[in-house]
Amino acid sequence: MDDLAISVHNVSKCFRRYQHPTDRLKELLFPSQKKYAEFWALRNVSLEVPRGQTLGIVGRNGSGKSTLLQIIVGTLMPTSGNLQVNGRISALLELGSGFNPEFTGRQNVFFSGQLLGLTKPEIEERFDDIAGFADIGDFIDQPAKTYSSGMFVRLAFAVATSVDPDILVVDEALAVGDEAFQRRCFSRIAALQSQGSTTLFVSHSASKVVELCDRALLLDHGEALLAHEPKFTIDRYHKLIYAPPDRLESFRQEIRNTPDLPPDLPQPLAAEPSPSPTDTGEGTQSPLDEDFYDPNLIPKNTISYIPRGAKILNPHIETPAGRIVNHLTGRKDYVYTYQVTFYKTAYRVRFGMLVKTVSGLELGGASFTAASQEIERVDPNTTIEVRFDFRCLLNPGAYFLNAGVSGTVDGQFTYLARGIDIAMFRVRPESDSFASGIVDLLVNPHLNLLTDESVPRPGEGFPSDSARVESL
Ligand SMILES: Nc1ncnc2c1ncn2[C@@H]1O[C@H](COP(=O)(O)OP(=O)(O)OP(=O)(O)O)[C@@H](O)[C@H]1O
Repeated sequence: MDDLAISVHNVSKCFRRYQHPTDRLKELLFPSQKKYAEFWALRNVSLEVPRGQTLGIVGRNGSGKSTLLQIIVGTLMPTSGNLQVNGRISALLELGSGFNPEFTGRQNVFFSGQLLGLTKPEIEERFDDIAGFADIGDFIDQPAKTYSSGMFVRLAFAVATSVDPDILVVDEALAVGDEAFQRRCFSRIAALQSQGSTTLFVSHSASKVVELCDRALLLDHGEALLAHEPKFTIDRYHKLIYAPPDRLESFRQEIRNTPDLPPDLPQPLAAEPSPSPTDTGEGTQSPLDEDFYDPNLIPKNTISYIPRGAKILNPHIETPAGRIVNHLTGRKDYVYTYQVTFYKTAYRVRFGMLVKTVSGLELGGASFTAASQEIERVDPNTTIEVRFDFRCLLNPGAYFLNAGVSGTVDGQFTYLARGIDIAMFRVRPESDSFASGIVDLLVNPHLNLLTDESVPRPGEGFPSDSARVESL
């Protein structure tokens, strides 16, 4: 248990639901008459989170995510089961929970900080840092009831992360802040991660879970269906969300039967494509100095959704001259193409594509969303070829492709066919490239040798271009 920050064993939570508010009173007066219906928000959930790991929790609305977090944080008691939490826990659950609306922001910082175990002098020492991070200006001395939802989250996050928590629990609240603030929050979470904090992170954002988490838990109707490598879990979660009603139970069972990834192995599955974005493709690289096709380079984790009126065929990448390739050269032009065969009449048909990294980070894509790009009607037994021209502005590594076609069939607008990781490709390393990261920003570096006079002295601005005297 020493290595575990959180251990949850067979935890269940049953809520009592009353049809009418007065039913509670009636039950108090006549204890023998039960007026409630039982609702099991969690059923036999078990979970282990090692110290220093970040666990994402995903699931539809009402699947039990907040209930589980509240039990871990200690604001709800489980109906049965037990759990152990090791270390100081700091939570950002419901918006502004823990804040007194009558207190000013400053008073709330001291109030919450003390609840989180800090002494008054410790809070005083950190106050400027907290107020600076929250960046709500003079509102810090206004009552919290005058705050916008964004201000609440800013201050709550600043306090929650200022106490150096052993365990940080964040429930979607960050979605309220603007993008710049979210970015700052995620940097702070990353800093806490690097200091060894354990994090629980509930989010509906697949890319955030894939980016931030070591593992992800899929909750469904209060049941822990799967705990696995984040992208693996997210893919199954999406499959579940988009499952046709008659296949839902069999999908659920399939996911239930998938073995969990043990908590101490936060590595991608052996069966998953495992190269990193900077992987050079050892063993599969052609000696030829040009694009080529490697028949062994095929995704091992393709998920095809149950087709609803159409089928996606033959997804691949071509050069503009029509040669099929899956080892590409950076900065060159290619075509991602697939065919769609329709077997039902479909209306308002749209096509889409997406490129992702090995970890599932969505890099970019396109979809025919404007009405002018839709096809008004497609008859059965029609096959359409879809072609997306693109320039490969990616650095060496392995990448995955999605394909999707949506439209209205049988009166319902839905995905008609969809393939996740339906094809993959590598971008070949180039010996003279200096680019780093994932996306090739076409950076063009220059070096200039500056004379003594053109070097700025403290307090002066940067030298203008005219001050540069010699190009290297
Ligand atoms: N105090 C309560 N009394 C009765 N039912 C409750 C109570 N709290 C939660 N529930 C029910 O338990 C289920 C799980 O709720 P919970 O808030 O944990 O789900 P969630 O996955 O966090 O949902 P969301 O994504 O919408 O936040 C829901 O059906 C909810 O209505």
